[in-house]
Amino acid sequence: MTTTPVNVTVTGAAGQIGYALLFRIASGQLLGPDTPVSLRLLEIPQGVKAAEGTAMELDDCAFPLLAGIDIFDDARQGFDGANVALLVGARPRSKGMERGDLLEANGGIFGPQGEAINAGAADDVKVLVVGNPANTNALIAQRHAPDVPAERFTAMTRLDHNRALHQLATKAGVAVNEVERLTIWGNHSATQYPDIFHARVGGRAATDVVDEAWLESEFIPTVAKRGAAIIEARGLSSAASAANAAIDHVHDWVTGTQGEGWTSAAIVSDGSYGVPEGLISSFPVRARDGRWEIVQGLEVNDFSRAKIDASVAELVEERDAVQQLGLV
Ligand SMILES: NC(=O)c1ccc[n+]([C@@H]2O[C@H](COP(=O)([O-])OP(=O)(O)OC[C@H]3O[C@@H](n4cnc5c(N)ncnc54)[C@H](O)[C@@H]3O)[C@@H](O)[C@H]2O)c1
Ligand SMILES: O=C(O)C[C@H](O)C(=O)O
Repeated sequence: MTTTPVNVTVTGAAGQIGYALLFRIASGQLLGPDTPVSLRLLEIPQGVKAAEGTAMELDDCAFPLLAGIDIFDDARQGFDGANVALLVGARPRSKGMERGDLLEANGGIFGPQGEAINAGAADDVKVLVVGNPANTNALIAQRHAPDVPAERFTAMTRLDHNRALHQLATKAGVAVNEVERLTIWGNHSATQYPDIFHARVGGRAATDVVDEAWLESEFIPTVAKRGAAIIEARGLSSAASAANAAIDHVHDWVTGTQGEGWTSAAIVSDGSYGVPEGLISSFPVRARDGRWEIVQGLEVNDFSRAKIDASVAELVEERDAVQQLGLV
C-alpha cells in the first residue's frame, strides 16, 4: 500500500455531483484500493457550510483510505498540491437551455482556477473538467496554466460513452461488457457524434447487428440528447451517472485501459483526424503509463466525417466566443 496520500481537489463539492462523487473517491474507487486520498474541497463561500456537512458524513463512513479533508473557498488554497483536480463546480443548465448557453455564466470560473492550478498544483496534476460547457471550460483552464503540460487538461465525455454503451448493448441484446470500440467524437453537446462504425458487439461488427435507420434516427439522437432527457425527467441534471463517469475517466487515466479496446475522452487535439490542434475534443483513446493516447489509423467514412466536422465546428465557435469574451 502506498503511504503518501494523493491529493484530490474537487470543486463544487457541495453540489449534487459532488455528493455522488466524494464517497466513491474516499472509498478507493477513483485511485484503487491501495491508495490513500486526501480530499481538498473547493466551494464558493455560500457552499462551504454544506460542504462541511458532507465532510462530516465522510468522517462518519470511517473510510480506511481517507487520510484527510480540507475545505476552501479560495482556489489557490484548494488546488495547492493537487495531484488530481476534478473541476465540477459550475452552474448546471435547466430545462430548455443548451449547454453552450452556460458559456458566459461558467466560463469566468475556469480562468482563475487554471491560474491556481498553474501556481500550486503538484507537478503530476491531472485535471478533469466536468462543469459545462466542459470542453471549452477545459480549454479556458488550460490556457491559464502555461506551465502545466496541456495534455493534463481533459474534459468529460465518458458519460456520453457509457450512455452509448448501454443503448447499443440493449438494442443488440447483449451485456454492456460485450460492446467495445465505440467512440464519442467532438463536443459534449447535442452535436457530439457517437460512432459505432468500428464497434464490436459480442465479437461481431456492430454494423452487422443494428441497422442504419436505427443508428441515425434512434441511437445518435438518444445519446446526444440524453442530458436533456434526464433534466426533463428528474427536473435536475444528471448527477450519479456523471460522478460515475468521472470516476471511470480518472481511474482509467491513472491505472490504464486494458488491451486493444478503447474509451472516449476529450483531450487536447494534436491535429489527429483533422481536429484543429489545441482544441479539447473527444477522441477514441487508450491510457498508458498515466497518459492518454489517441487511437490512430481508424478509417473515417463520409457519414462520420460530416458528423465529426459539425461537432468540431461547434468547438471552434465556442473557442472563438470565449476569445471574444476575453476568457482566453
Ligand atoms: N460533462 C458531463 O458529462 C456533465 C454531466 C453532468 C453535469 N455536468 C455539469 O457539472 C456541473 C455541476 O453540476 P451539479 O449538478 O453538481 O450542479 P450543482 O448546482 O448541484 O452544484 C454545483 C456546485 O458548484 C459550486 N460552485 C459554483 N461555482 C463554483 C466555483 N467557482 N468554485 C467552486 N465551486 C463552485 C456551487 O456552489 C454548487 O455547490 C454543471 O455545469 C453541469 O452542467 C457535466
Ligand atoms: O446535459 C446537461 O446539461 C448535463 C450533463 O452535461 C449531461 O450530459 O447529463
